[in-house]
Amino acid sequence: MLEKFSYWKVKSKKENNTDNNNLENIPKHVAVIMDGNGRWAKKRGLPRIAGHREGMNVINKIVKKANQLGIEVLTLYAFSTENWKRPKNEVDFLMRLPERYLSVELPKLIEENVQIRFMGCTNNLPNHTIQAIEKAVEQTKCNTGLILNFALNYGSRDEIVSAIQNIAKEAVSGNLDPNSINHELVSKYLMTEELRDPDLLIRTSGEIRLSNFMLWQLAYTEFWFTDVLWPDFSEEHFLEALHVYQQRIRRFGGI
Ligand SMILES: Cc1cc(N2CCCCCC2)n2ncc(-c3ccc(F)cc3)c2n1
Repeated sequence: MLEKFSYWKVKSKKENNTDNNNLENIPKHVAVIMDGNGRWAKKRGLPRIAGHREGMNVINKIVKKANQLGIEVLTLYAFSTENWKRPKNEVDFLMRLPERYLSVELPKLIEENVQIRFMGCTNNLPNHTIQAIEKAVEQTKCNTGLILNFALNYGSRDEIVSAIQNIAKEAVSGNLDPNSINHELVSKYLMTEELRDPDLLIRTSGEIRLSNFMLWQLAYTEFWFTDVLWPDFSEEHFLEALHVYQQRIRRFGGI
């Protein structure tokens, strides 16, 4: 079990043979905790928001590669319910990133048949943030390529509590037999109701914890942790994570 939580340094190119040809056992749903942006900036004597800006630029490379490889869902943890505790200037900056990203990338994402989704709580989000996201969701809802799922103002425990409350309301109103409550039903009441659970979770910056992210959905997910800070995360790092996943599935898949 320890092996599954061991760090993975990026191997040299020659050892990493996940590429556009080796599509066997590619994970269908990859979730990413994009961590290390503040530290990246601090190492360079820059303000934290410089790390977030640089981190946003990394997304395009990973989205393009994921779409090329035929990954079905890419979930990106962009802002947690705990992030409201950060300084106001940083939160205000972060709340402008969705519209900043979409104003540049949405036409290209539409062109690449990417479908944008959002999971999280719209309470507390500024209207300009909500409107930008809702417009992108609406304009890409018929796309059939990669599902790019942004987790924004998302917290897994809140998500689970909300699911339990809604299930209880249905049971109290007589619309739901408590004996019918099972894993499948609970999943349907979560924000990821139509999405398959992540096959691979990537977390950058060397932190080895889930930070209240998709706690129910990650029950059977392979975890890949790397010391690399998100702004330094590259296609090569992404391919390394996919390669490790392929090797694990090959080793453990048949047992
Ligand atoms: C709050 C926040 C922070 C944010 N960061 C940049 C990436 C590094 C991690 C944190 C900072 N990014 N990057 C993209 C979005 C986004 C969100 C929704 C959407 F529909 C389109 C883009 C974003 N949102």
